[in-house]
Amino acid sequence: MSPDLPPTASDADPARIAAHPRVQRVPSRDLMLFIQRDFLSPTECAALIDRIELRRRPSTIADANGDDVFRTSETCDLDMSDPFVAQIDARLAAFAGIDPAYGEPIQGQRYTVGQEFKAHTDFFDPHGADFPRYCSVSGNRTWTLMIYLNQPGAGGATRFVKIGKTVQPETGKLLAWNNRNDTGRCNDASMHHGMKVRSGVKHIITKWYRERPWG
Ligand SMILES: O=C(O)CCC(=O)C(=O)O
Ligand SMILES: [Fe+2]
Repeated sequence: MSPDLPPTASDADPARIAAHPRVQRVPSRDLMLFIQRDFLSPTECAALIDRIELRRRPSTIADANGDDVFRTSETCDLDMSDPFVAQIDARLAAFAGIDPAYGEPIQGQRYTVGQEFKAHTDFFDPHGADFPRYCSVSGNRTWTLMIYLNQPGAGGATRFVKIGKTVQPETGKLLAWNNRNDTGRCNDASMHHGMKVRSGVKHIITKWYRERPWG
């Protein structure tokens, strides 16, 4: 496939991801998780942080669980018509090898000291009350791509609690994981915790792909 043309596949090809330069696969039988440092430059990260600062709102969760402090960060829906955001979206799709049409709009997340996103999965619970609302059109989430835009003073790691792997935030570092297991079902081993920031502010972007085109 030409690197200049957007991918047309509905799902990622892990071999293609693994073949990108500097990509590391986290050793685990239970979860397909890749890391690439320096996916974005510090300048690109700073430009995204500026946009997140301008449009942030309190973060939400699906399937309310009675815990008011489950996700205490702020969220920003990035403007996908902004050419700068659009070219980052195209690079994410090219990295995953997924047709950009399957992607949700990129979100930014911002955590100040003490804020976190407790252990959760990114897929929607097929038996949860909110499943029809979030998934009837585009299906469930498939892959998550997430990029740390900065390194907070302390804290803010992402802990994959079921496989015992903790990833430290570093400016420009990309994580990519499959939210499904080998049989294509929702994978509980993808559960992860955006841990409390202890000093400074943490910014990330998240990109979720769906089973069917986003709409
Ligand atoms: O902040 C993190 O490290 C994780 C964020 C996350 O899991 C999410 O936004 O779904
Ligand atoms: Fe998550």
